[in-house]
Amino acid sequence: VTVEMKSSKVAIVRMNRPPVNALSKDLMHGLRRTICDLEDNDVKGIVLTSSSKVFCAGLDLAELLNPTQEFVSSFWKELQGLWITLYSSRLVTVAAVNGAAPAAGCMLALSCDYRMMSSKNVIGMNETKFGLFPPPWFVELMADTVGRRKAEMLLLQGTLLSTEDALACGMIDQIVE
Ligand SMILES: CCCCC/C=C/C(=O)SCCNC(=O)CCNC(=O)[C@H](O)C(C)(C)COP(=O)(O)OP(=O)(O)OC[C@H]1O[C@@H](n2cnc3c(N)ncnc32)[C@H](O)[C@@H]1OP(=O)(O)O
Repeated sequence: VTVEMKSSKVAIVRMNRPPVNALSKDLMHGLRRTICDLEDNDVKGIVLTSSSKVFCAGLDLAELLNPTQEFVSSFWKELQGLWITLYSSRLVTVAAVNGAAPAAGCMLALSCDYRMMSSKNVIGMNETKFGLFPPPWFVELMADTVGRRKAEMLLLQGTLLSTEDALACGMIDQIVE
């Protein structure tokens, strides 16, 4: 994770785990630590973005291949900790979605106060496409953002929306080139 101060009050927080910013336990820990550190200083807002062409590919599936029970437990704790930290942060949080944001990548964006996204990208919770269902707090985030019925349809079908469709249903707030 890298931090660039745009002014004394606004920080650009970049996920920097090539190639796709898959959320490993370490990346989640680093993000949470970074947000907490910025909160402890006199910062007012952050822009969460990526240093590569993918915003975030979701959970690191490689780390979840044949894990031990202990690892799954600590991984999940880290994921929930990151969500709670970002969602409940005192900072103004903006997601600058500058690449694909599937699954937990979408969760990160929806946990922010405002979302801007570049065109020709995709965002959404596609877990059902590979036989999983997102945890209840992912579901609530989606329902809070786009409305319950729309969320049900998107989640059941595992839809990844284009930037334009995401704007149309309120999943993002602005298209930025
Ligand atoms: C138990 C219940 C859990 C429920 C909650 C689950 C939440 C999740 O987040 S699960 C993860 C869901 N993520 C996805 O479905 C995204 C999968 N990835 C993609 O669709 C694409 O990679 C992309 C659109 C994000 C980027 O496409 P592109 O730029 O074309 O890059 P590549 O597909 O060639 O990938 C490069 C490289 O990265 C590896 N990779 C991609 N995604 C992941 C991932 N989530 N975890 C780990 N590794 C990932 C991919 O395998 C390639 O690796 P190499 O082949 O070694 O280069």
